[in-house]
Amino acid sequence: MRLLVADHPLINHKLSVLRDARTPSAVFRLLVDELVTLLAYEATREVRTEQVDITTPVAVAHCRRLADPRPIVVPILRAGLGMLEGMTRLLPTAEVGFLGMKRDDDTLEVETYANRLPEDLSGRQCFVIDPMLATGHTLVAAIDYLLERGARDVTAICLIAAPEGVAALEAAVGQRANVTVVTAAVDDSLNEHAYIVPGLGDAGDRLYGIVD
Ligand SMILES: O=P(O)(O)OC[C@H]1O[C@H](OP(=O)(O)OP(=O)(O)O)[C@H](O)[C@@H]1O
Ligand SMILES: O=c1cc[nH]c(=O)[nH]1
Ligand SMILES: [Mg+2]
Repeated sequence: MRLLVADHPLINHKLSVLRDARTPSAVFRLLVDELVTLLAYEATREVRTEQVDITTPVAVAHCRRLADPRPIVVPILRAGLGMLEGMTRLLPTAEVGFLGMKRDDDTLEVETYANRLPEDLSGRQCFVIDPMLATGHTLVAAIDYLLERGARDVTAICLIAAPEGVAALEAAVGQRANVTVVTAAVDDSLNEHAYIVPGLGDAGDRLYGIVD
């Protein structure tokens, strides 16, 4: 498994505002959108392209364009939904599959309440988007769904990861596929409630308000 921490002054600045407990939801949503576009630029460095000849007003240019089959973007609801528009802005031809997953606050196990993915993902490049990689339970379960459907090339884009989650992901899926994690930061640890420290709190709640 590859871990890529995108260290860029603009990413670091936006992340500092995102972390601030005083940042209101509207600004938080805007920053998530901007951050994912910057991270997606790194994460798509190896997106498959093909040769194409384009006739400019002057001559034929030998160019490269995105190749088929199209990549698939998979936001993990709820919080991953806040990253979808920023991602598809960069990859407008990508298909979008959805996973609705919720971590149980007490057991930390993951419940999947929605699964809308193509049956066959063989040969597809998959980009999973979820702002927080904490214990890793959610991302491991999400990547398992993709591998069951034949995917072998998965990039997860997170805003903040915990070392515990990175290790859990490596142990669970690192050998079974070409998995890359792109994140803006790897934080210190998890607290007793498995929240990332210092983190930014509950990403879903900060994007959409508290529902439970
Ligand atoms: O690595 P883990 O320990 O599994 O935790 C990470 C998950 O927790 C958050 O979602 P949450 O379960 O709070 O659902 P939400 O997006 O609906 O708020 C986050 O968006 C991840 O999906
Ligand atoms: O810190 C955390 C951990 C899990 N989910 C979040 O939204 N934040
Ligand atoms: Mg949440």
